[in-house]
Formats: sequence, structure tokens, C-alpha cells
Amino acid sequence: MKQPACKDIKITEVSLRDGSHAVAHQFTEEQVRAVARALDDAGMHYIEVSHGDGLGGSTIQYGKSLVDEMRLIAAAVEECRQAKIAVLLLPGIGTVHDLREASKLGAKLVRVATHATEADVSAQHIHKARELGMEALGFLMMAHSVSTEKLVEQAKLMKSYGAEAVYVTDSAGALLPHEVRERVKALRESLDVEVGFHGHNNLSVAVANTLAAMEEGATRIDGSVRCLGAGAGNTQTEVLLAVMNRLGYDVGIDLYKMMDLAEDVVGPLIRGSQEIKKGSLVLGYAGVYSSFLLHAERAGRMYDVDPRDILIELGKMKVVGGQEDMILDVAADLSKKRKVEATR
Ligand SMILES: C[C@H](O)CC(=O)C(=O)O
Ligand SMILES: [Mn+2]
Repeated sequence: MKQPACKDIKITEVSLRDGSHAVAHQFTEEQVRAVARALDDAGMHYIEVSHGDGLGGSTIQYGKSLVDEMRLIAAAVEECRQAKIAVLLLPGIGTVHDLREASKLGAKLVRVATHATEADVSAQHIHKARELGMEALGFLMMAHSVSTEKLVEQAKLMKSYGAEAVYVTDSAGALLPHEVRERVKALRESLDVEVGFHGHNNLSVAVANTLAAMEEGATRIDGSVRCLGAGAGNTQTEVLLAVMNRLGYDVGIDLYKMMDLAEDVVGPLIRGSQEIKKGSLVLGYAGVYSSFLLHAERAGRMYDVDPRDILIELGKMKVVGGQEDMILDVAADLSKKRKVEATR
């Protein structure tokens, strides 16, 4: 296996951001403090804290946060002795004002996230982050939905705005290892910035995908403890670290402490379960944005429609993040169609 030098691999723990989707954005300050403190103590490199849809995501459209994310960011910063706090920002949801606030509170890194074809909207926020002295990384979401050539073109745009790394973001958990490999390899060959990988486990291949990404030279790697993330969650951080140790990667994170915090600190926060069930499986199968799952389940209950039918339809429509309002439209249409068919 080709291995990047261990010191080059940086892990970003996303359970306090992607996991926000899984708890309908209801993290308390105490929960964030406890998770951040334990991750910091285990030696985690970066801890991402934001609303699930990034800074400014607390809205009716995306789901209101229980606690203002700036308070959560400040609390996480206070708890960390060595880990750096990261934030996510989707231009159009988060603003330059939000970025400035997060930076003032001590956030050191921002991932500016756009749909895989919309990198041009990231310019202002990447520039601003660099001006504020933050690390600024690009995050190309729904990377399964575009060709590798398109992804390279969009990554080059982010790089030209000042992004220090660009992520292949498998938002739908739809990519298979050979597809991850192809994308990461192409980015590595065409860009002289770091490449990252953010996976979702909807098809149960997030760890395999992450290993494929690392083999191709990805050095910015995401995970969430106990898979606490949207859909079936992300690459399970503590499992990934165990596998990496077996392969001889040592990134300086204490595996036993990660296992302990997974059971004792993150475990109690999990509502339901993060195992792959029919809803999350369909996300990966149909290529739908993982954070749509809870919205589709809610719409399914409202309109008495199987959430899988809603997700399959959304997949066919190639709906992207930010189009959450379409979920209700699709559910209403499916319900109407069914009633018409019943009267025939
Ligand atoms: C806003 C999304 O939840 C970002 C993300 O984690 C993904 O696309 O995956
Ligand atoms: Mn995600």
C-alpha cells in the first residue's frame, strides 16, 4: 500500500457538525463541551463544530438549532488544549459576518462547501478566511454526481481562490472504492494542494473508501465517532484509526481513549441508531444528500408516503443541498398520484 507520511495525515472529527443532522441540531452546550474535551484529550487534530448545514444553518428550512452555534464554538474552543476548532460554511447559508464571528471566537479552519459544480461561489469566503488568518479548505459536495474531469475543474477554481486543500465529499455515501480512488488520484495529479476525503457510510464502504483515498494520497481525512453523522453517518473515526494502526499509520491519536469516548461520551448522544437501515441504504443507492434522510422521513409521515419512494424520486431529480423544500413537494406529489391511481 502506498502510504503518505503519517505526520502528513490530519483527521477532522465531524460528529459535532455532521452529527448535528443526526440529532436534528439539538446539541446542548454541555454535550459539545464533553465531546470536545474528550477528543482533545485523545489527541484529535481538528474538531468541526457548526450547525449540520454549516454556519447560519439554523433556519426553518434546515432545522433550528437548540443552542446558538457561536456559543457551541466558543465552548469547544474553551475545552481544547491542542485540537483546533474547525467550522463549515456553505456560501448563501453562512455569511462573511458568520465567518468573522467564528474566527473571533477561536475557530482556526473553515471548510467552504459548495455543490460539486458550483465552486465559483466559494471565492469570497475562501479569500475572507485567508485574510482572517484561518486555514481555508474547499469541500466539493455530492462528488459522486459529476465526472472526474468536472471535479478537477471545480477543485482548480477553489485552489485559485486560495484553498489549501480540496475535499472529495461523498455527501450521499454513494461512491465505491474504485470511484473514490479515481477522483482522488485525478485531483492529486492536477493540483498542488492537499486532497481530502469526507465519506458517508450508507453503503457500508466508508472505511474502505477512506483507505482508497489515503492510498491515492489524500491527507485530510474526516470521520465521526460512532458514525454520528447524517444518514448512516460518516467513516467511523475510532474504527478508521484502528485500521490505520494495523496498516502502520500512526497519527498520534490515542486509540483506547477514542474507543472509551465513543462508548461513554458520544454513545449517550445517539438517538435511534446509526446502523444502516432502509432509509440510509436508499440514500447511498439513489445518490441522495445524506442530510435529507430525516426530512424525507418527516415528509413521509406527513403525507403517508414511503420515505424510500421520496428519496428515489429526489435521486432521479438530482436534487442538491439547499433544495430541502423539494422534499415536501415530492412527498405531496407522490401522495396525490397515489390517490388518483386509487380512484381509477
Ligand atoms: C452540509 C452538508 O451536510 C455537508 C456535508 O457534510 C456533506 O455534504 O456530506
Ligand atoms: Mn457529510
